[in-house]
Amino acid sequence: MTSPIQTLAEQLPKAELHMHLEGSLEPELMFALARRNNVTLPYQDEAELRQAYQFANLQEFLDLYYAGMSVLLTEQDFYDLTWAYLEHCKRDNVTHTEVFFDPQAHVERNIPFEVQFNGIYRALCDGQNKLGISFRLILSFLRHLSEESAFETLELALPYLERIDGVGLDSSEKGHPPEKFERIFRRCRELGLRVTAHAGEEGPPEYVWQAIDGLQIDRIDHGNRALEDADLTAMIAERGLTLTVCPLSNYRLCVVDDMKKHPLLRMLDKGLHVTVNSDDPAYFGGYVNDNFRAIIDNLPITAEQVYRLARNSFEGSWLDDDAKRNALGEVDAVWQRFQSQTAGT
Ligand SMILES: Nc1ncnc2[nH]cnc12
Ligand SMILES: [Zn+2]
Repeated sequence: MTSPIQTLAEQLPKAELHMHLEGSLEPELMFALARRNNVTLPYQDEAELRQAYQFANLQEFLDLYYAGMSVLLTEQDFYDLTWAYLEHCKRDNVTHTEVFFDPQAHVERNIPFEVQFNGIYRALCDGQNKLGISFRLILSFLRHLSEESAFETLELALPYLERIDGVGLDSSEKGHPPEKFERIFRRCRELGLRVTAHAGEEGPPEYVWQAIDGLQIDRIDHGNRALEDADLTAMIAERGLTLTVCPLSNYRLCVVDDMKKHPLLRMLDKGLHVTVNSDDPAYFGGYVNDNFRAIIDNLPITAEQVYRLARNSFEGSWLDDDAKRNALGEVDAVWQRFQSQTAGT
């Protein structure tokens, strides 16, 4: 049974601000690409692969995530991956998406930057034209690799920077503090790129401070552990920095041990600009609407808070002002319709 509040969540237009394209590689597509490219996977079939998706922490997930990418070889593979994700956006009423890709993970496998970029970008343009989904593209640096590798990657990306909106920082957080990437982030900001970083997913509040003060990020990916530091939490709220929170990811990576203990409502209560995102939907049990369902089923969230989360997603996006205003108008219209429908009940 779908509750009225879940229906509201489904009907609201939403932006997704934290989604790794490689993390949207569903087992069915992984096997199809493996067959197309003559890649042997160490699993019998999709069911056996899904069985392996049990993670005690971020690193256990990342090991499978990087292994899964071995099937992505051609421009068409990157196109198909991106297009499949956009079809999920359409179903979920995600009308704007800001997606990460991990070029270093493919360049390491001898897949040229150009091949990755062209496939992804062509699909995103088709998504805009055929499905009406606007987008931003974020190049994410892998923090377990060196600063030098990040600079080499930026060099490869230079011819494409007109079509890349921002940079991010992902992969193994513990032991790889944001300060390691201050110079590359400064260079990216000088080039006019937006900047975001994963911080406080597994790493301590200190890493969130570093990401804000050192990397001067425009928003924070995850940020859960910021709550352990009251001064930090207050500063994030005061600055109005957006947090891209990923409930199902947090549960599946044991950042929270019970969805009923997820801090999303506490974050909202502290005035944080929280958004709901899927992170790696193929690995964590679902897309944006599945994440809304998880919080609606497990937390005492109100309809107004669901509306607030949808608003936050556009407010925290990198859309230009006009597009943002239009999107927010559409969110408000759905909310007003919901209120008038429920007023008499
Ligand atoms: N949740 C996550 N944290 C860090 N790096 C990632 N890369 C893909 N998903 C990630
Ligand atoms: Zn992520």
